Amino acid sequence: MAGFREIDKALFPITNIPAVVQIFKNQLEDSAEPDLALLSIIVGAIENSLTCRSNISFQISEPVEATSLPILELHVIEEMYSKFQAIIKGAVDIKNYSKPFATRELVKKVSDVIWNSLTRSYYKDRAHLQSLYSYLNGSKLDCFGVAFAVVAGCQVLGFSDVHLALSEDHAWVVFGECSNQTAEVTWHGKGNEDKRGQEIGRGVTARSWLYVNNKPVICTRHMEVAALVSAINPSLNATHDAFEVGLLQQELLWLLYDLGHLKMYPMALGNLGDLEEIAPKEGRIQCNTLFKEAIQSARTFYNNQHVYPYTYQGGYFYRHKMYKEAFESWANASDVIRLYNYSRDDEEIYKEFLEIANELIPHIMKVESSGFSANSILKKPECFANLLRFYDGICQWEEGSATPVLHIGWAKPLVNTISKFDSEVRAQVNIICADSEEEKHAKETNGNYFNNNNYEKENGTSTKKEEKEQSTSNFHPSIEALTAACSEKL
Ligand SMILES: CC1(C)CN=C(N2CCN(c3ncnc4sc(CC(F)F)cc34)CC2)S1
Repeated sequence: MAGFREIDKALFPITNIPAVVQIFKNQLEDSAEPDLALLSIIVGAIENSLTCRSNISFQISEPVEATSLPILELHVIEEMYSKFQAIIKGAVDIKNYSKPFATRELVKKVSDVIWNSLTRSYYKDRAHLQSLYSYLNGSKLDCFGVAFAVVAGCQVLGFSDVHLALSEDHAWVVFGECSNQTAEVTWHGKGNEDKRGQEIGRGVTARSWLYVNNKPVICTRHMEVAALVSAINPSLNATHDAFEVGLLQQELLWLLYDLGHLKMYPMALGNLGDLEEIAPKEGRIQCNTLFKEAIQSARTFYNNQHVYPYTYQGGYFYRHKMYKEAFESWANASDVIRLYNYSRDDEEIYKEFLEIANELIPHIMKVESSGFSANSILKKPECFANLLRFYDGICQWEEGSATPVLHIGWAKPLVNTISKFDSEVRAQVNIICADSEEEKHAKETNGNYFNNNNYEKENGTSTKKEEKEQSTSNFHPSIEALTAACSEKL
């Protein structure tokens, strides 16, 4: 069983980051399960006291000792910990539920207890609503926070088979003897009816980005600790972070990394990469390597169906003015999304691609075409090729989707970008039909850039790509038309 043990209590009152790291280390390294409620309450209390304080001026003007924290008294944590246990055990009579494995009714019951104890109406997207501290002190949780609280509640009741399942923009639970049962336990997005209690559809919704084509991160207890640490939000306001909270999050993510609990969690690796980019730690691998590890993890464990590992990496290259590399990362992100059908639940990733296509790439074009240099990306055919691959993936994402992706607002920056490349540069990009003799030759010479999206057949059912008869080239017709138009100008 999990629990708040004497060796953890002995570390109180907590006054610094090493003490918090030690409690996590005790909980993670012991044979018993780490106690999700205890750890969420502790980091939630620290985060809220350092980011929700009214006297903002104090935080910015007088930086305190790096690892000092507001004093956390044992009785304060104990009271909250007991309160959570009382709420859950008081509301769920487990005599009604056979053990040792959870049932859909049990999971739905715990979800109802959390759901019905939340404040009636509040701004759901606000920061700092992800922890059990927020639930116990403000009766407010965000979408992720509700799912996490349900898993923590099931742990309190002794159901060790209930685990968190995470996509890139949603969370649900898996449970049962073979962990193959799924259930919605929280809401998603704005104005959507929640589907709590239902299993995750295998139909068309399962093939939307929101459900990552049935390749979610299925957490162990230790990965659930990584999720609560990833969900720590150091932001004080739109422009400042509380640096002690960021430091605590970074230290805890390194602890989880060293214990091997981030291996199958690409977004947590990406979060650590972002923190390392801001404040690199002595003797640790560099942030760029972490972004590569996140990509490798997604390719190894999730059939390369996740987008964010590539946008973490692309964002890093962009911030460091490594534009050629950024184009490659974004083209790789686009190769992921092209396999999906765009659905109304996919707004978050739509906004991500919209920002890259209509803000970041146009900014790069502007700065690159102002200064003249032989080394300019406008002289590099692989940049042109990766841009076409990027745009082509978005076009193909739209194909066969009920909801359109592109509109005129996309076309202007797109045409403006492509026309920045001179004809002799464009001519060096050789678009080859998939599975052609040329392509086999090209692979040997490795001299050309080609587009061979041979689509994975998911579980034998035909994907939207199956319906697409093999065209002469694999580019979407509009990209093909654009490149044809360009080559006519040669
Ligand atoms: C390249 C980016 C735009 C930068 N931050 C990104 N994040 C993506 C989402 N983040 C996450 N980081 C760790 N775990 C999770 S689970 C989840 C879905 C939610 F509904 F549970 C989101 C998420 C962290 C921040 S993607």
